[in-house]
Order: sequence, then structure tokens, then C-alpha cells
Amino acid sequence: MIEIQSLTKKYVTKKQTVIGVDNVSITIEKGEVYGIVGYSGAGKSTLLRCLNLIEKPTKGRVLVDGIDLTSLSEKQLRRARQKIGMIFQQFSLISSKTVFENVAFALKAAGHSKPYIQKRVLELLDIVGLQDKKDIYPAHLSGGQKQRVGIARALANNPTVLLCDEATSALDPTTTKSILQLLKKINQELGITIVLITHEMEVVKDLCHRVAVMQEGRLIEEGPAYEIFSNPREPLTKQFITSILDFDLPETLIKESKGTIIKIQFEGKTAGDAILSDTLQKFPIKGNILHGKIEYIQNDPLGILIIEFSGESKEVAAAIEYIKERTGSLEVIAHAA
Ligand SMILES: Nc1ncnc2c1ncn2[C@@H]1O[C@H](COP(=O)(O)OP(=O)(O)OP(=O)(O)O)[C@@H](O)[C@H]1O
Repeated sequence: MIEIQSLTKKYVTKKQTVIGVDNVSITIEKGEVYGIVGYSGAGKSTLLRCLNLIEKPTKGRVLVDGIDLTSLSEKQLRRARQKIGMIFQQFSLISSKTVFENVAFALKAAGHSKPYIQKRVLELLDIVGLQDKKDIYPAHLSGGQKQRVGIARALANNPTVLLCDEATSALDPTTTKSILQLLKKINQELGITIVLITHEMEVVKDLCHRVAVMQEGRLIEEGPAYEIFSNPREPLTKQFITSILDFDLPETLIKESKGTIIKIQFEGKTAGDAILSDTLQKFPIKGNILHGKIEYIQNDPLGILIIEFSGESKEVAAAIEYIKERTGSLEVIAHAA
């Protein structure tokens, strides 16, 4: 378990004081994948770097499995850090070392014997699917392969926590998917807690159990990923999820519509229900689907449907009420002219 308690990080220079992280408290459970999102400058990297004390907090505490990292000596901290792996957007591999040597480096630093290192590196390369690349230099690897080496190196000393600093931001969408799959496997099969920062909600959608939203150093919203996607409270959170779920109808379509246009959000089990066909059977109205989309937040469906209803206004109103009672939310976008 990771406990971030009232953490503040200020950067003080002669000219000014910049607050990187402003009084943030978060508890991350063991085995969880926890996402931190926010725009550039929100304080995500600073917060992540405070978790292994690469960055020293100005105030507050960071406890990993009950140990207060801020109270440790340098020597104790080096030891504690071995249990906190980290991967980076730009991979941070040593270009003059082969894949094998890059991974072995972390094990040598921890003082392991040669035979153990030999065995452990091959084991790690097997986990990340790169055994056949062990004698290759980083320059000859693709971005995805470089990140796999980064992951193998981060896992070398059997960490309990893996910190991911925009781990897929430099990768194309297909490679991103495969790295996210690998991180999911590492979380599920090795039970490693993952804390990741990202500005991509796709990453959160695929991987994160819980998510925090940061703005100007502060934590403005936090909760289970499904709740954040289905019921965002803060305007910034709404902006973030729009990229995944929302859909704006063209203005002309709304203007020219002769019916009532509604947007329905389906949550959880109701997403699969035949609410629309029920409604159309029950009420003498016509329904024209203008847009529909279902996203899976991990394994749970969340959908939106935009429909134009036409018919007698009393019947349309009754149909809307009927749907409201059965779904997560309903919004009337345009009334019948
Ligand atoms: N070493 C530093 N010295 C001074 N100010 C810093 C330093 N590192 C970060 N900051 C400032 O702290 C604030 C938060 O930066 P941080 O890099 O944590 O944000 P971020 O959300 O990770 O952004 P990005 O996605 O661009 O990396 C910014 O205002 C930044 O300018």
C-alpha cells in the first residue's frame, strides 16, 4: 500500500517559488493500477518522482508498505528504492550496452552474483517477450521493444510497486496497446501495484482501477475509473473523458431535426438491455438512432446513444420518462420544433 500524506513540493529559486504539488493526499491499495491524469504542468511528474523520493517533498510523507520513505537515511532509501521500479517516456536505456547488459545493470547494482544475474535476466526477458533480442543494442530496437527492456529492468529486483512516467506517450497506438497489455499482465500475474501518469484517457480506460485528476498541483477529483468516466464532477475531468465517450452532433442536424433529440448514457448492466426497443414497442413514436457507442472501462460497459424521437409530444414525453427511470442519465439535446 502507498500512502501519500499532505504532500507539497515547492521549487524555490532566487526569482520565484513554483508549487509543483500542492497538499496532495492519496492512498493506493496493494495490487491496484492507479492513474494520475492532468494537462502539462499539472504536477503529475513531480508527484510521481516524490513517490520514490527522486524528488524530495517540501512537506508531507510518503509511506510504502508502512515505511515512511521521508524518514530514511540515504542508504536505507537506496534499499527501499529497489522495491520501487520505474519506467520512463524516453525509455532511458544505456546505448552502449546490449539488452541483456541493460537489464543486468540493475541486478549488478543490487549486488547479485553472476550466475543469479544470468538466470534472472533471461527470466525477465522472457516475461517481456524479448529473449531473442538479448544481444542487440538499443539503437536497433523499436520504441515498443525499448520500453519492454525498460520494463524488464524495472522488474529486475522484484519490486512491489512500478511507477510509469508517460510510459506509452512516445509510442504509436498499436504499440501502446501491446505495452498496456504487458503492464496488465505484470499487475495481474505478479501482483505489482502500478502507479502511472498520463494525459491519455485511453490508457486509463484500458488499465486503471482508480484515477486521480490533477490541476495546478492540486488533486481535484479522485475515484474508481468507472465512476470518473460515467459521472465526472469537475469541468476538467469532463473535458478529459470527452475524448473517449462523448460525441457532438453537427449543428445542422440539430437545427434541421423535426423531432426531439435525446442523449442516453447506459451504465453497467443496463448498457446491454434492450431499453430502446422496449420503449418503441410501448409508445406509439418513431425512433431514429443518430449515434451510438459503447466503451468498456476495463470490463464494464459504458455507452451513449443519441436518438431522435418523433410523434405526439405527450407520447414522446412519456417515453423519455420511461427511459429516464431505467438508465444512468438522459439529456434532451433538442426539442421538437
Ligand atoms: N525542477 C524544477 N524546477 C522548477 N520548477 C519545476 C521543476 N520541475 C517541475 N517544475 C514546475 O512544477 C510544475 C509541475 O510540473 P510537472 O512536470 O510535475 O507537471 P506535469 O503534469 O508532469 O507536466 P508534463 O506532463 O508536461 O510533464 C510546473 O509548473 C513546472 O514548471
